[in-house]
Amino acid sequence: MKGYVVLENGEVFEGTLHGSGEDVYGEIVFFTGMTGYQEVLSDPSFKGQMVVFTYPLIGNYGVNEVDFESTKPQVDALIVSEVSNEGFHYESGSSLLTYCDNHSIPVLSGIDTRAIVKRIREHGDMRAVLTTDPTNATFDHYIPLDEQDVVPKVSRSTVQTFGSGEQHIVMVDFGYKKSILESLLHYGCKVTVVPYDTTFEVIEELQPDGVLLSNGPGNPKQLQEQLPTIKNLAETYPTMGICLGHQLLALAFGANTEKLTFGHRGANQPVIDKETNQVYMTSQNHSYVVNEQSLEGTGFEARYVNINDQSIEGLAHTLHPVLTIQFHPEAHPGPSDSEQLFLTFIEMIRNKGREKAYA
Ligand SMILES: NC(=O)CC[C@H](N)C(=O)O
Repeated sequence: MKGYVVLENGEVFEGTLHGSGEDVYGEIVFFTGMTGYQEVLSDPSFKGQMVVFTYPLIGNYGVNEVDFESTKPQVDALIVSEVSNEGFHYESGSSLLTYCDNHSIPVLSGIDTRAIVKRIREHGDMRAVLTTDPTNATFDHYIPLDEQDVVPKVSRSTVQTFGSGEQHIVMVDFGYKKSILESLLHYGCKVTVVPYDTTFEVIEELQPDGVLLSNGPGNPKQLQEQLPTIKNLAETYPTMGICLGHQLLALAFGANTEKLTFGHRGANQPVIDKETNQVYMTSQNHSYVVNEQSLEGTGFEARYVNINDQSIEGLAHTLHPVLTIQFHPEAHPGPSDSEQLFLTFIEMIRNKGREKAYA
């Protein structure tokens, strides 16, 4: 059937809709990776968003058992130029369209994705609706994603421990990607995953060696209530923050975040480590960034910077063993150039142990 995406600025794009035809609202963003649609659609950080893929052919390697980043699809909709309903890969268990259909995720194909992306780059990430009737589209009742509380929708409600490694990491789940957990397990950690609103006291009882604040969807400023706990954790344990976790640590220490006109979503964002001058190609998925001027007096210094737009990509604290990164060292999709940052975190934990031993 014919389907349309109507942007908040009034523009309409026509394509072929694969789905029930019900109106779907969300924030429209674009992703530039050539592969990785399965990871994107199951990454909880995309909750509330419809994703335009700039790569012109999506679906050609199907959907497999292993590449999901969570247990279900999280995006509101996929918008593509050409969709392949084949699965030309030996691991493929289902076609993309069949998978999306089974989970009621609409796919709009035959769209001039280049034109939409140009519009998003001019006007910014904005509200959009996928519909079969573009004449009456209105956004009056649809609250912008920035003002929605999306983390409670993707965080877990129970505490669960994985692995039995040497370092015990408590990962606070704001909508974590499975690959982060897998990386920590791969590097020999035991990981306890806790709900996003777990108190300091409950985490203390778990006796962590380190704390990891995960990625997650939405505006970090919607999580004001969590900031005192986050600060307390970072002042007590070696702490790593990834993406939303990085933004929350910055806010907790008094810095500010702001929204980029259009986010960084793709697998080839260049980032420089100012301490070593090493450049990483990184996997990214975010709308918000930490404001550099606001770092003054927080104890944080900008250690990682995006080479394309000079935005902050990570922080180091001058007093506490706290490492924060806006990009994704676990990759998936994307290059694993920066995965050794997990080892840096583990080293921070070991050093803290030594400090304690000599204290
Ligand atoms: N991947 C993430 O954790 C994203 C963080 C935040 N939701 C943003 O868009 O900036």
